[in-house]
Amino acid sequence: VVLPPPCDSEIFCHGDLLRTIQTAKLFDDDKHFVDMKLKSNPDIVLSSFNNLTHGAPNMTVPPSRLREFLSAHFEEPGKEFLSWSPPDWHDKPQFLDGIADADLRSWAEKLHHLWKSLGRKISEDVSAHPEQYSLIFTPHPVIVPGGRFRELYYWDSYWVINGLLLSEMTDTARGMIQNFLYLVNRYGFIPNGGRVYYERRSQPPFLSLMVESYYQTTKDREFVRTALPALEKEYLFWMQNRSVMVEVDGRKHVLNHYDVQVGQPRPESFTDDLELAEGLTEDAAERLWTELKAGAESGWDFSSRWFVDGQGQNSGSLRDTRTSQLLPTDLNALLCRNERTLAHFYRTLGDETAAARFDKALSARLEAVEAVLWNEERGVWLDYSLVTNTSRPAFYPSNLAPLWAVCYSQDSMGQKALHYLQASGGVGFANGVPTSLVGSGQQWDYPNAWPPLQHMLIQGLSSLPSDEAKKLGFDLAQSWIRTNWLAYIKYDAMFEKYDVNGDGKPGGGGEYEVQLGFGWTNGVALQLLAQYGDRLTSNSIPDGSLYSTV
Ligand SMILES: OC[C@H]1O[C@H](O[C@H]2O[C@H](CO)[C@@H](O)[C@H](O)[C@H]2O)[C@H](O)[C@@H](O)[C@@H]1O
Repeated sequence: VVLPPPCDSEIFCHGDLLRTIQTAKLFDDDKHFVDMKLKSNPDIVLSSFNNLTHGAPNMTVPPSRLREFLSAHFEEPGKEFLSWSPPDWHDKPQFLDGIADADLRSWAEKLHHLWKSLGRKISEDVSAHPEQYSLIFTPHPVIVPGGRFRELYYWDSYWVINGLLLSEMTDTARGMIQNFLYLVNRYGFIPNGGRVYYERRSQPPFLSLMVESYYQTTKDREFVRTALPALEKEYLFWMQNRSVMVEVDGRKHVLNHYDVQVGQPRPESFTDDLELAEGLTEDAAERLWTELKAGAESGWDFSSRWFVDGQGQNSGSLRDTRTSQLLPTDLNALLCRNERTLAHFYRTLGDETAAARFDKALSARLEAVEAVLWNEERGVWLDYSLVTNTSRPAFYPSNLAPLWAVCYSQDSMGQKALHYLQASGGVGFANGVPTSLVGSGQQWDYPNAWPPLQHMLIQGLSSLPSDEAKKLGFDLAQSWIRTNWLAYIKYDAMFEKYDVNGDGKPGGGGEYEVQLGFGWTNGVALQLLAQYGDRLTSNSIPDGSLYSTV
């Protein structure tokens, strides 16, 4: 089977030009080239490239000639944006008043200011001449993550939007959601990010939850009414293209996985993917590249969580990435929340028939999650391997995602999951909960701690009725805020991820340098400061009495 390339562009997604420039390693980061703008029509650029390589021995062109070619035909990245400051930004949104600690309050004000530097408006020229850009046009301005991430990202935007809503920037938040609705209508789903090289894979589906956050703040039913057809379309995409049937104890269940049937190396990490596949057959290399893209679709790119070795076990290395062979707890918890939210939206608008359809989907999901992902012996939800037809026992914060999504039918499961977490070895760190307990060198592994995972865990714990769970939720919030704050004091920056060791240290590992900015980090910090602002302090360390490690 010949798989499609990441997109049709013969410059940004596949072909000799892309391969020649990327393998010449003219830039530190492969994303640099694919973010450059063409100065003229792609046909002109391609024909000039053909002239350059024509007659060159083995098509090798000296780096100096390639650089000349690039400066003749391309502009530096970032030229597609207009300077833009969100017009709905204003001083002193109300939530700041609820932050008791003076240092944290003044820091929160600075974080609130950061929306101005992360705001981007796309030039109309991108809409008039899309063939000259890798950037995908969206009609409304966006808040970007920051650093090398110059464009919108799908799941990051959920925490950004929640932060914007606290900052009372409802117009900016609505515009970002409208961009996603526009993308669903154009592609049938939401691409990983706002570049053509991301257009054949998605990211964790948070759009319905974005609309829910917006509705909770504004009570704008009309907005929900206009959004619903796209929300339903996106849900269908996941059910039609990312679902599998699994049989457990003689009963069949439908659950979801990440799966990207797109070949060739990721253009933005071209040489990483090429080098990783060295020595593999053509088929094995194509297979590996689909699985890496599925890893990117999960948002966890990359992690030992997706490694499946020759025996089907959870060991190996990046080359053993088999994302599509696993049924992830967090994706299924998220879809469970999507189903509940969609039922609620339809009911709010008086469409009982459609609401009942989603009630039914939710019941089927709950049954499937409990039959396949819930592990009674360990008292928690675990990813399920389609290779071995068994649960994967390793600790990840995502094991607790059904708690966050309230995707369980018996209260006792919540309490058991709390005890699992306390004994997991994941909450014994002063600076946040690590992504796993395995130091694979990948960025979604130990010792890195990521903002969205902290937030989901804390929300899940705070939703439980027990004081013990609420206290652990608060302690984790206190540790996380302290880590972010200490790193801010030291580096004058917010990072995309942090290290659970040391005092306020950015994370590392993976295929690019840690990035500053940073959209979801700021969104999560603002949410925790709003939720626990009366109790959080800039200098306290949780007592650790609830922590126990294995
Ligand atoms: O260029 C490598 C990869 O970078 C992105 O992934 C990471 O950053 C995203 C933006 O903050 C975030 O959503 C993701 O969870 C991170 O792992 C990108 O999303 C990948 O597709 C890309 O290959």
